[in-house]
Amino acid sequence: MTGQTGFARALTVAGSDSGGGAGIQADLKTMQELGVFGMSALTAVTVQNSLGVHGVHPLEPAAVADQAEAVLSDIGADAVKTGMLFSSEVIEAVCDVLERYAVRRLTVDPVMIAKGGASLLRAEAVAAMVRRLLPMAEIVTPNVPEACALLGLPEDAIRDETDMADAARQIRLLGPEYVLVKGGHLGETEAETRTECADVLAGGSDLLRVLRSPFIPTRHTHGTGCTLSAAITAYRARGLAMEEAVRGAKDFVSKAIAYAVPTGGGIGSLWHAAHRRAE
Ligand SMILES: Nc1ncnc2c1ncn2[C@@H]1O[C@H](COP(=O)(O)OP(=O)(O)O)[C@@H](O)[C@H]1O
Ligand SMILES: Cc1ncc(COP(=O)(O)OP(=O)(O)O)c(N)n1
Repeated sequence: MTGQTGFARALTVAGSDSGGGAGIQADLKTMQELGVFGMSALTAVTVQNSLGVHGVHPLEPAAVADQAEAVLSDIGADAVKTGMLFSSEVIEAVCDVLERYAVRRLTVDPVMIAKGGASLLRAEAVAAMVRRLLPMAEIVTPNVPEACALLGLPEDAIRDETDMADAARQIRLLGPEYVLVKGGHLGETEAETRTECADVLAGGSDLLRVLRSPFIPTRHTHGTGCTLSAAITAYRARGLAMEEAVRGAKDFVSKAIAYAVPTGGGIGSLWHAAHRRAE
């Protein structure tokens, strides 16, 4: 724990984004910016840039598990997050290791589909995620389509904040202590008139909070979900209470979106050092 080592440590189990905006790259940048020593267990190499995902090269489940084992058995982690896991075999292998090390501060970002539409989780793996991973999670952070998939609902079933709150409560019944349903995708078609981005946090005994932030009118939003979940993980590694960690993470991601960089010819990426300018 932080007290024993004098510094906070966090492990991310996720895929590599060669474009640098999402995945392992976003996670490690975020952890570093928040003063946490970041470590990684790579699940897949994606061939990715601002125009989309052009290839996915998954690692063997044992190679993923071995990386996590190497980190946890020697260095340790005050908090862990999962991102792109790709297959049910990788989910099973990762859960075995997390169980063996009794990881409690676990953020699960149930990454399924990249903004360009590429699949980062096989359809068959959703069941393993629900059965094995969600019950171990301290917090799970689905966006609206991911929340629908976890609940087996049609992809347009969540339309407003009331639906988001209902979904958050239902996902809690699958086992995680907290659920944050992210609203970045709601109202995408009304971007000209949109004023805010609201996420719904449910958990604890009977906590239900709508977290609002100003909508930032930019197309350069690659890596929002990874950055938010990595920031929650970093703040939990530092020992912040969950609501405080989520609020801090939303603030961090908002600043990173406000100063996003137009990398490439497509959807540009967040600027993870933005919080330094804004301070
Ligand atoms: N244009 C935007 N302006 C402000 N906040 C945003 C914007 N887009 C997304 N967010 C915020 O970024 C975080 C990630 O949300 P979302 O984009 O829905 O996740 P994902 O990347 O997993 O699809 C949420 O806190 C959401 O409210
Ligand atoms: C390797 C990898 N992991 C996760 C994602 C998805 O990241 P996210 O933060 O949800 O951002 P978008 O892809 O939605 O912009 C990814 N693209 N690559």
